[in-house]
Amino acid sequence: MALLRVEGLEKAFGGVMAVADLSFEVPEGSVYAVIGPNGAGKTTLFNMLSGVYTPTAGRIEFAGRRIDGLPPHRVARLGIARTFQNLQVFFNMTVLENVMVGCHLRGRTGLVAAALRLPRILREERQMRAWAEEALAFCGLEAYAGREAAALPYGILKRLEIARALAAQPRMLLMDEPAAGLNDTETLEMRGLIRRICERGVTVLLVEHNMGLVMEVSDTVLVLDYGRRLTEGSPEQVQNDPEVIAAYLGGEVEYAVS
Ligand SMILES: Nc1ncnc2c1ncn2[C@@H]1O[C@H](COP(=O)(O)OP(=O)(O)OP(=O)(O)O)[C@@H](O)[C@H]1O
Repeated sequence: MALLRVEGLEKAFGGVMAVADLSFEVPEGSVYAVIGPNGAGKTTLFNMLSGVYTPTAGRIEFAGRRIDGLPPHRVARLGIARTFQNLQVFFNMTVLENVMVGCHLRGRTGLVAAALRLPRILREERQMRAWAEEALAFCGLEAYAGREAAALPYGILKRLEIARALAAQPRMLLMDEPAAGLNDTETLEMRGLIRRICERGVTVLLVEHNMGLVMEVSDTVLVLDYGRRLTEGSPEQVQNDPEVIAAYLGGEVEYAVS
């Protein structure tokens, strides 16, 4: 069953066609990677999927419902969460507070009800705290819950972003370069975390430049070039595709799959 279905998607910026006639399906419960050289259209695609950009043409269906053109908060409420290429952390908040921001996407409380501290609100707050604590533990961050984000290393903050996204209880997580800036040990941990997110039942859509990670963690890989689909297949198929090797000038895809 496809959780996400993209059909004839297009985004033009003036004369630049950032994404062109793009169609693909992401099966529920899989890790699906989108790769391509710089400028291939990956970030533009993520921005359309998460409601930041309205496509110039085409359609996006999530869980059988059309979502293209919806604003980001509506897309988030339908169950698509996202992490960013550049950290989007509130540095003056604690780790737990940062993660609770993610839960509020799921909350239904209005400002007046919250101010009156109605029993329903207190229940909702307890629920959010529980979700946040669970997401922190899932990402191995429980020891950092009370620490201020500003004092923490980059690798921990990358995981914090993932915990915040998971705390919103999404059905799909869009991960934009989760391994960027990580060292080898942290990248290995990230690989384990991505697999566990998938095992938890959250479908993962991954944009990543680290080909080793992509090939080890993904079920399916979609290759973009100049906004268009070059090919799609298993990691093995994609690595051996002459067109893919040419697009990368034979460089980045040369490594073994373990
Ligand atoms: N807001 C914008 N205005 C004009 N052109 C844009 C805009 N965003 C992206 N583009 C252009 O669209 C194309 C695709 O860019 P995009 O950032 O989506 O690629 P990418 O695959 O994410 O690249 P990278 O791997 O470097 O992050 C590029 O030619 C880029 O210059």
